Amino acid sequence: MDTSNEHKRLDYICWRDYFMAIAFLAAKRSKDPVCQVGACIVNKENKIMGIGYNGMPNGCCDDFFPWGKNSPIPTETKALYVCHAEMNAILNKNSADVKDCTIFVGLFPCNECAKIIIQSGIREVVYLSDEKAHKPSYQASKRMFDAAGIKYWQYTPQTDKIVIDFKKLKLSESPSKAEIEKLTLNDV
Ligand SMILES: O=c1ccn([C@H]2C[C@H](O)[C@@H](COP(=O)(O)O)O2)c(=O)[nH]1
Ligand SMILES: [Zn+2]
Repeated sequence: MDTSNEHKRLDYICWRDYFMAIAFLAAKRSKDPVCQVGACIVNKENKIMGIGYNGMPNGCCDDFFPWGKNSPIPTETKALYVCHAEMNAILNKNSADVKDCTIFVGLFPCNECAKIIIQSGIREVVYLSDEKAHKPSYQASKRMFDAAGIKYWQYTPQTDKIVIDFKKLKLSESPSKAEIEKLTLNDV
């Protein structure tokens, strides 16, 4: 590795790792105790068009709506309320539409998200986990994507792990006032 600082860094992350990592960072915002999902929509110019994670709808307090799915009360189940990551990413878009875009998701989309993805004009789905592939609703997604000509494929990141260590980064924060004065005096 070149450590001279005279040439460009070579250990930067590639675009796909970057977008997938953003999807996972967004998932960190999820309050779901079991499954946190994030999604990042990107256009052909590698510009981010929308980000989302699974959460309760606006105005539906995270503390009062159910996060479980085993309650004897039929209405006390998260599935009735949670907005899925893909839907949130599409609705949060910062452009007129997401036509021809790619969506990066931590988890392969369910059938409800698949419908929304198709209708939004997204053409490609890049996912990391396919852990629910055995469930009919996820098989339905693949059936719909195949019929609609949406490309979908499981991503293998190039980087094993991406760490953001705020504590370590803080060590290189701007110098204190005393340090600045010392530096200035030494410069004169
Ligand atoms: O396409 C999907 C599928 C699921 N999710 C979210 C919805 C829920 O909050 C969890 C799934 O919880 P389980 O306990 O595993 O049923 O994942 C999503 O955002 N997008
Ligand atoms: Zn879904």
